[in-house]
Amino acid sequence: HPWGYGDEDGPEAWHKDYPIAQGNRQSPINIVPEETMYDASLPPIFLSYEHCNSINIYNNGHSVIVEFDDTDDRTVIRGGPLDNAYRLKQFHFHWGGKGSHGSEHTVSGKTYASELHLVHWNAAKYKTFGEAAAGPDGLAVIAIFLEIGDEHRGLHKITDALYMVKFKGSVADFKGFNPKCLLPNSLLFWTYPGSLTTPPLHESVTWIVLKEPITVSEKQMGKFRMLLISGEEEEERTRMENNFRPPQPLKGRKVRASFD
Ligand SMILES: NS(=O)(=O)c1ccco1
Ligand SMILES: [Zn+2]
Repeated sequence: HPWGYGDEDGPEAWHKDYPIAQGNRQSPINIVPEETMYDASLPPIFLSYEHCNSINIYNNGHSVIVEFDDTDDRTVIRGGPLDNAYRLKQFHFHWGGKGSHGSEHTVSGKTYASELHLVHWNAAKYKTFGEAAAGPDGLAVIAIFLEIGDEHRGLHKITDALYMVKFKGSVADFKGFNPKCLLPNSLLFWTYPGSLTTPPLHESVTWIVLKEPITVSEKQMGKFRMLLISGEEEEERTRMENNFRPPQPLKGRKVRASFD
């Protein structure tokens, strides 16, 4: 199942191996604020990331991923649209080749330079991440937009580690990083039922998209674009960029807003 973001193996071809790509709750989507529903009953999102413990940073050939120890409930999110605590499993990014495209979700058609996904799973209901990833309420992903501007001090630890995972399949120690430092000031959000944005595209994600972007520098973004999708031993050296899926049909879904 070699999928990617190229012309032959990209998002337009995924449905051949993953028919759910044409399903009724696919992600990402274009969020049109004036068509969202303000839901005053939505509680705020709570991130309990105090005892946060990243383990490693990893290049899987599609993105760069920071993985966490999810053997207990020490790093969880609660509230918002969620019925219980969801455990942080990993976070990763999607980005463009230059300028300000590269995000997966868009807002009234506006694209951002990148999008950070904090992936959590419903450990109260499912025994493993894999099982949760296949269940309708198994995952909760917080999406944060990145726009180009001043450098982001919290992102330096990540961009300074990317050289260690240049090649597909490379992994490096990356302990003690707390992604709380990557959050914007406001936790106002939109939420809707969707899917993974990469194969296997399971329709198991409650999306929580933060309204406020964070700002990163062009130099910091450039370091993501030096990552390769090819392995160390491969002849071909292909840069990892434009690893985003375009917005998918809403198919009647309602997008709720936590703010008016
Ligand atoms: N891009 S995402 O957060 O929907 C995801 C997580 C795991 C696979 O795809
Ligand atoms: Zn993602």
